[in-house]
Amino acid sequence: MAEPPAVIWKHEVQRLLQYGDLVPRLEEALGKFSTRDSAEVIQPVRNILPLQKHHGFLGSMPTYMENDGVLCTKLVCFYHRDAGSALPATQATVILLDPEYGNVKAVIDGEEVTGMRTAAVSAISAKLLMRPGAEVLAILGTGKQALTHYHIFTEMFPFKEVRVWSRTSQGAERFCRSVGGPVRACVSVEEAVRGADAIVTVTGSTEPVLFGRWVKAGAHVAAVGACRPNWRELDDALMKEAVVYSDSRDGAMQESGDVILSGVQVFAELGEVINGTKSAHREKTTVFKSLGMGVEDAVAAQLVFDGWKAQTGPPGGV
Ligand SMILES: NC(=O)C1=CN([C@@H]2O[C@H](COP(=O)(O)OP(=O)(O)OC[C@H]3O[C@@H](n4cnc5c(N)ncnc54)[C@H](O)[C@@H]3O)[C@@H](O)[C@H]2O)C=CC1
Ligand SMILES: O=C(O)C1=NCCCC1
Repeated sequence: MAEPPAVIWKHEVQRLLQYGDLVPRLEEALGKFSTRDSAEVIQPVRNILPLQKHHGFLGSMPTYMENDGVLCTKLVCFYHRDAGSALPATQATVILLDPEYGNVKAVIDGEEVTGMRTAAVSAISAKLLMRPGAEVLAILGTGKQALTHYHIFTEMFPFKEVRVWSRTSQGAERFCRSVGGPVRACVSVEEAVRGADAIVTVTGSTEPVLFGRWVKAGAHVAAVGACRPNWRELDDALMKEAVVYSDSRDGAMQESGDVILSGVQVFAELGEVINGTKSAHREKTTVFKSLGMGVEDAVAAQLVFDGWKAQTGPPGGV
């Protein structure tokens, strides 16, 4: 009979998951995903169930990595929230299973996993696509993803200036106080992004907030919000000017309003750049359209579970 599942909640995940371990695992996993080798990664585009009454969606994100023996699924609810709503915009739970027996090995809080793996993949996009010598980072949005993106981008790159914009000045100022590092609150998107070398969009917006006319030629944009086919964060001018990358081409074609409604093609998946089968156009304006993939949750969950096992010892051990 299988052991009961480990239940690993937020504080434990925060302690067990480190960007130093996560980033190389994600780079490897993105590369494996883009080979489309079914022994490496099987991961369909997430299945979406609308929660119409609540303006939300339930996404299920199963992934199997046969060669690595990792079977995982994430359940994520995400919502279009009105300004001032106290309800969370995203809630997630990650379930790790034994691929041979089919039992659940661990139930893991998905909030921290989602926050960290998404920011880590955006940072990988910047590592691959941002111009060398980038000095100015702008972050649009001041929620959970803004915080994880602030931490990893300032940890991985030596920006001289970080700017942040929120719909309300209180939101931007609260964010600046909470990070405790050098960051300037801006009153408009234009003020935040003019001259920026890297721009992260992490808003709950369904309309464009970032316009191409404000974006410096050669900037890198990591676009994380707007993960529904009729939601936007970026305008057509920016999408058409940029070389567009994504985590999953199929995901982008099905879920990204910025890709679908602008009519642009995804030039490459990040994994294809990692595998060397597509070029990194660092000299051009680049957009990384992030949708979020199950394989990213799977490698993060496996790292958390390995750390948890190492601290608790073998099942039934003395
Ligand atoms: N690509 C991926 O893998 C993932 C994407 N997401 C998406 O990223 C976005 C941010 O997620 P969280 O930080 O968890 O949400 P959050 O609710 O913590 O923060 C959202 C931020 O966007 C702002 N915002 C909301 N509506 C806006 C509007 N109409 N115009 C401008 N700003 C607006 C809010 O004031 C807040 O600062 C969401 O769209 C979410 O669905 C979330 C997780 C993973
Ligand atoms: O990958 C995820 O997790 C999410 N992606 C888009 C919307 C919210 C969660």
